[in-house]
Amino acid sequence: MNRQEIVKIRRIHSKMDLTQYTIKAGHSRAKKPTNSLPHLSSSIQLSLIMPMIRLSTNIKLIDYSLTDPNLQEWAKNFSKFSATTLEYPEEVISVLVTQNETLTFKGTFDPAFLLTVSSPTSNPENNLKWSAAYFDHMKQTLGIADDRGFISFESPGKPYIGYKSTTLEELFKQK
Ligand SMILES: O=C(O)c1cc2cc(O)c(O)cc2[nH]1
Repeated sequence: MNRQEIVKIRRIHSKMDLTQYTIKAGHSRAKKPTNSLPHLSSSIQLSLIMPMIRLSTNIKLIDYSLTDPNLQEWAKNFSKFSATTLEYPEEVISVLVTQNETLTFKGTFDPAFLLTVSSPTSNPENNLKWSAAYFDHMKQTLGIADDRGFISFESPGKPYIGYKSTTLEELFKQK
């Protein structure tokens, strides 16, 4: 990660609304404003903040993609798109794209998707912007309408993310 990217992440975090929401058993619950998000002082800390994006769709990209019909190429493009949308360097983004013909939506196999976006910067205001951007991307690149998908935005909090055989909370304590 270069200096420019570190400065960019610092800027994002300094602007962040630290009042976050967690979804527990179907209920939206406001968390107390917290300073738990790190004052980022090293690239090691930055590497722990890694937005994760998981997409499942019931279409075969080779048949439907309006941009790149190759699954891996489409996924790489989706990674770049996510980096731009979530305002993170691509180096700290992880994307999983799964084609699964058993995904139903409203009881049919018509083109549809389910998407989970997990990011420390998820909050109601960002989620609104991101929803518009992701639905537009799905329409533009796969032709899937905005009433044929759901997006779940998450920010589980550091004790709920495992990494290096422990959790982010423990890793941040060690910094
Ligand atoms: O502190 C949080 O709420 C937090 C950290 C973190 C890291 C990560 O890689 C995510 O995908 C989400 C997330 N939330």
